[in-house]
Amino acid sequence: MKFTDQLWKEIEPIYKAILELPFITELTAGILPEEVFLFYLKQDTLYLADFSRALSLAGVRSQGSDHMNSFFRFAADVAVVEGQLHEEYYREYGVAMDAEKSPSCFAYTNFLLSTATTKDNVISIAALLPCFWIYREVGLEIYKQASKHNPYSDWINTYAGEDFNEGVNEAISITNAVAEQEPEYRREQMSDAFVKSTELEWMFWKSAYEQEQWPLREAYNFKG
Ligand SMILES: Cc1ncc(CO)c(N)n1
Repeated sequence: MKFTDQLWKEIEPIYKAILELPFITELTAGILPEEVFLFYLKQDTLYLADFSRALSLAGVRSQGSDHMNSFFRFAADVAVVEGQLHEEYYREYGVAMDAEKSPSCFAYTNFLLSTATTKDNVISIAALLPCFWIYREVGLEIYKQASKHNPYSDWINTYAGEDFNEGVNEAISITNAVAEQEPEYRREQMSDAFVKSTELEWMFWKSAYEQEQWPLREAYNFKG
């Protein structure tokens, strides 16, 4: 069994829980409130900037130019392709990107960046994989069931599309290639990082649906 098959087995219950989140079921049905989608989109803009940074760091720290080039390309694609998708929605809805990171977004991006800077690069690679893989699986699942006139179809098509799929396959194959060179204890650390990122994916969607705020802001009028 491939290392990544083992990884997916580990997170299967979390993946199922993601599919049951109201954010996902309502997005699929096209009835997710616009306000919630916009909250998500703004958080995701903030997320993607750091995701792109963490991908670049994985590139810098990779052995060999193949993996280096892949990570740099991922970093650039995230910034450009997904950035454009967000920009189009902001234009369509006539809103500005004016958010600060929610606690869950903060937790996720800090996990990726601290892993990318203080842990072995293979652990960082494993931490980055759910960002690709979960989105593809969720994207395909939503695509299969999505209502015809869905206001979020551009978002759905991006993650269910062939370009995204190719990047995901590449990230999976890199993870298997680097894991093969590692001792068992390191593969366990990779697995822990993979599970942690998947949990954070679940939290990210849940927190977007709830429009999560910093708990003390309103009571004390703090500025973040
Ligand atoms: C939170 C999150 N994870 C993964 C992706 C896919 O790039 C995304 N756009 N947002």
